[in-house]
Amino acid sequence: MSQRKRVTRTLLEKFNCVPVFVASDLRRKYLDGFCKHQLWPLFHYMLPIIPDYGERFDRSLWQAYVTVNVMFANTVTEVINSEEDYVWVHDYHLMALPTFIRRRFFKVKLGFFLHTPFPASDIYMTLPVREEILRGLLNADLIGFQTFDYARHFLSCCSRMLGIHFKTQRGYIGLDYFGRTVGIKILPVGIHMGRLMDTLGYSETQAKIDELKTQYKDKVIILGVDDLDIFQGISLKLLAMEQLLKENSKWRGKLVMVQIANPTSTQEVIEIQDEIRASVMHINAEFGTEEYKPVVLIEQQVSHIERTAYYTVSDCCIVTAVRDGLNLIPYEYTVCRHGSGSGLGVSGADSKQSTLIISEFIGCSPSLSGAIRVNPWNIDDVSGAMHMALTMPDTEKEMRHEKHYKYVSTHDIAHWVRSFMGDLKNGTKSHSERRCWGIGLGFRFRIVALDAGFRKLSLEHITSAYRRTKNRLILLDYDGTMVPCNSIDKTPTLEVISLLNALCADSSNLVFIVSGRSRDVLHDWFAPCKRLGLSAEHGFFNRWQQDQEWTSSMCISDFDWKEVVYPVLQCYTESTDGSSIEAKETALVWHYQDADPDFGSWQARELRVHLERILANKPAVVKSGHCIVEVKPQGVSKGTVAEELLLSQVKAGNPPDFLLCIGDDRSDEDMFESIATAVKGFPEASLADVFACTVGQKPSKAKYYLEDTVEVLKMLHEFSMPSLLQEDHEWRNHGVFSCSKLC
Ligand SMILES: O=P(O)(O)OC[C@H]1O[C@H](O[C@H]2O[C@H](CO)[C@@H](O)[C@H](O)[C@H]2O)[C@H](O)[C@@H](O)[C@@H]1O
Repeated sequence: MSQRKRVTRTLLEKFNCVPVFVASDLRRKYLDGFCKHQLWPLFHYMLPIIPDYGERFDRSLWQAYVTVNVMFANTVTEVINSEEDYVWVHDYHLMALPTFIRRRFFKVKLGFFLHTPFPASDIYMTLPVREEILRGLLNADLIGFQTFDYARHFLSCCSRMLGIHFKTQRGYIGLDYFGRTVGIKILPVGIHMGRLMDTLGYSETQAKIDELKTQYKDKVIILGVDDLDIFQGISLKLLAMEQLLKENSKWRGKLVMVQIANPTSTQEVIEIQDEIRASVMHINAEFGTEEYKPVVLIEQQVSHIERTAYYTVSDCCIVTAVRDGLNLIPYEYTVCRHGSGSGLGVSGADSKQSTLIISEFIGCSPSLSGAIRVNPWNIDDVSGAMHMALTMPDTEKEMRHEKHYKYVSTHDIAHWVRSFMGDLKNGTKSHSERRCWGIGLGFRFRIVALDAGFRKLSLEHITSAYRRTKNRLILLDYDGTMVPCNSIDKTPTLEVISLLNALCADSSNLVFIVSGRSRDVLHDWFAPCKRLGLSAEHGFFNRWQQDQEWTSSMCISDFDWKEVVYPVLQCYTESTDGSSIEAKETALVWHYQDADPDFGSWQARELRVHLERILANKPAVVKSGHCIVEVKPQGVSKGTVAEELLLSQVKAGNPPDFLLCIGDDRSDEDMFESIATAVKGFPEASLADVFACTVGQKPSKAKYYLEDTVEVLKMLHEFSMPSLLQEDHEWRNHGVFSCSKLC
């Protein structure tokens, strides 16, 4: 039997595992190349400015990364029961895997957990395949991070690079990604309590503990356990030890730092090793004697039993990593110090106590609130922390220990798995009922998931309804519906004007632009559209066609609230670079489209709360829209306009047999809602065909959606075809638009 077969069989029989075999050349490129030399340093916040420290981007290594991720996807495909099983992908080695799995199983229940840090967005954004990786992760249903900071960085990347913003609900964070909610989970990994307790109980462990107690009799031990890599900050720790001995002679001859440095395979190891060895020699020469070595450096792999014994006898454990995601050393130390009985340590303390000094930059730092947290770069700070830990009263050591032990023992690995899986199960509960289909090529692949009642508006369906009906009401939002939100020039294009004119030319149509824009702007923009109805400032002003007057059904004259609101908006504008105020006749709008996206949303949230507080007793409301916060009179909404237009037709005994209402933003949701209510309220109106349609896929009160403004125009073009052929020769003769351009 070949070695591969033997390994496969053993893994299956003993661990219920299926391996993925990666040939050595591919593995070198994938693991040593892309994972270790490109992703790993970058995810630890290191830019490859000097090629020796972090390799420059090499596309062939990325290709190897993708190949191996595909191999994992193939193996998963072979073993999975996609309807029942949950798939949980781990760590930065497999960030493209969710895309490949999702491609094959649209409804698979898929989680991902990142064990490393996730860097700040300005670091992450330097990665040439930044979007591919983000989109890969977003194909999971739940993405886990060790700390809030890492999650915050990821969310910031999604908002800056993909324009996807998170929402929070009842303590949970989620990102809307094409109809799916991708959950964000923040939970540091725990330790395996059972395994550690077993090791503590072994007689070999006790023998080693006894041996160490004899070896370090009457000494105080401060312990460091680190991998030998550039981020562990061992040299910084040694500098702090040197300073402590220099400034506090009482520790000379008494304090020993045992530093276990697990060998690793990175290129930089030799350089770090030389520095550490030189530092240890220097401290030992300066402060040591024949019998006393202040620093004991252990540079070989230490067994689990030995490490457990070292933890047990050490008075303090210190981690000074400059960046580290998953670091379980402080947790293991705490549990070993709790031990199974008395007689801990070599310095005579019998009670359960421990002291921890930990870097602010490691994943478990936020969860260990009783630890002395340090900035490892500040040598004074670290040496001061060592002194504090060693001189702390026993009662305080006990209290801090108790606090940590309670946390570590209840937040163990089993708790971590339960909690993650619980959220994954909850978040994927309705997967089977949803209608899903895949779109996008390569890494742009994603699933579009829709609730049972929500569907894409079929061009064929609506066009056939349009053709067979004779009395149509068409309500069109403007920004984000007729022109893309991100276009600089929002003036209607000739194509839009032409389409609107073609629709208005049909006497069976009543067409209205229902917008938040001011009446002056709408008047100027739509000057070529004589028969187009305009509804400005969310329906405050309405004009049925160009030769008629603007009217308002609102009897509102109290705009005093503007005097209170304006100074507040000014304040936010001054403090938010790129933001501006728009003063309309009836409303005030704070725009932040040109501000930093994160800061803008952050300020907008704050502004809303601020405004809602000061407007509590005023006749005005605060509404959010695409990059805007708007204050407008109470009772003014696009919903009211839609209802009024519909009602006026019903009252005239002319109820529409075709109703299309389309818009992209939150203000348009009011239209969808009031149409749904109105239709139910007028059964006599016999509205045969009602099409409430949102632009872009998102939770909506509309029943239908179209992807973008291009699809909206394409649909209007279909409607206007007969009119165009008959009546609008002028545009066609001037070649303003052609069929091929629109289709
Ligand atoms: O409710 P709508 O009809 O969609 O109108 C909402 C607002 O539209 C305008 O703002 C939009 O365009 C701005 C300039 O391009 C852009 O900065 C903003 O993000 C968009 O929302 C208008 O200026 C507002 O008064 C309307 O309320």
